[in-house]
Amino acid sequence: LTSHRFSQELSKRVQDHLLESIQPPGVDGDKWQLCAEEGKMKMYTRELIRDGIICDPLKAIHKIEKVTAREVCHNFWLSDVRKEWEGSVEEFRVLEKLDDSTVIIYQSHKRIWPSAPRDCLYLSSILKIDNPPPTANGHEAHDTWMVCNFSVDHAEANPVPGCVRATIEVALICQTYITSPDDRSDAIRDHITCDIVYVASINPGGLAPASFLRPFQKREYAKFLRTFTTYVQDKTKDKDVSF
Ligand SMILES: O=S(=O)(CCO)c1ccc(-c2ccc(C3CCCC3)c([C@@H]3C[C@@H]3c3ccccn3)c2)cc1
Repeated sequence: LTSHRFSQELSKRVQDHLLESIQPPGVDGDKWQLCAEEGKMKMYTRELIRDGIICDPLKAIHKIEKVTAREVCHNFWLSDVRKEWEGSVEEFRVLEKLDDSTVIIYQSHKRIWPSAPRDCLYLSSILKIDNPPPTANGHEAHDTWMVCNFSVDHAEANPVPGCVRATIEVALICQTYITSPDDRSDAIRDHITCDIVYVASINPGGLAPASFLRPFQKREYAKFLRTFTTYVQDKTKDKDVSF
């Protein structure tokens, strides 16, 4: 397994996400506040201000049926389909492919009045987790996949002029579990469910009005989770299941 210059940092972040992020809120004693609920999706946040900038971490727990952890993570990680579900991104470039499951991305986001437009430069890696822990909803996991996105530097960013650099630390942790075939249908897709934990800390980089940013990001996270999960269910519904 060849390594790359970010291998060490990546595996450290993956370990941290497996220790902390996968924990359901309330277990890890952190002061997560439930901030939104939509169907089976629950969003929690904590108030965090760094150098006067709002960096509230978000933890979303979700569950979607008839898709596998691999299908959800693959559609989240694949650059070619990013524009099909990511509505807030304007420019999107793959700067470097570090290996078959790790790329470095530059992306700019649509400007949100009255703030300056933001861009992000981050490493994105997809990996299957061996010996899966139980899911956040306490189910026995059939398998566990993760996408880990975190900000890095890169010489060829060639940023869109006028953008303020936002920094991100994101993980999408997905676990498939098999429900008992009680409804007699022999289609395996009817018997799988995916438990999802999405954690994101976005530092907007420059001053953005607190009164505006908090509700805006909350709305954006809910919209992003709804759009993305619907996209994966639509895309996979007529396909063979891929674990
Ligand atoms: O999960 S990912 O890795 C998926 C890859 O795209 C990821 C998610 C979101 C961002 C992000 C970074 C910065 C900002 C800026 C704009 C002004 C202030 C924050 C935003 C804007 C707000 C909208 C947004 C927020 C949350 C979720 C989706 N949208 C989003 C980046 C990566």
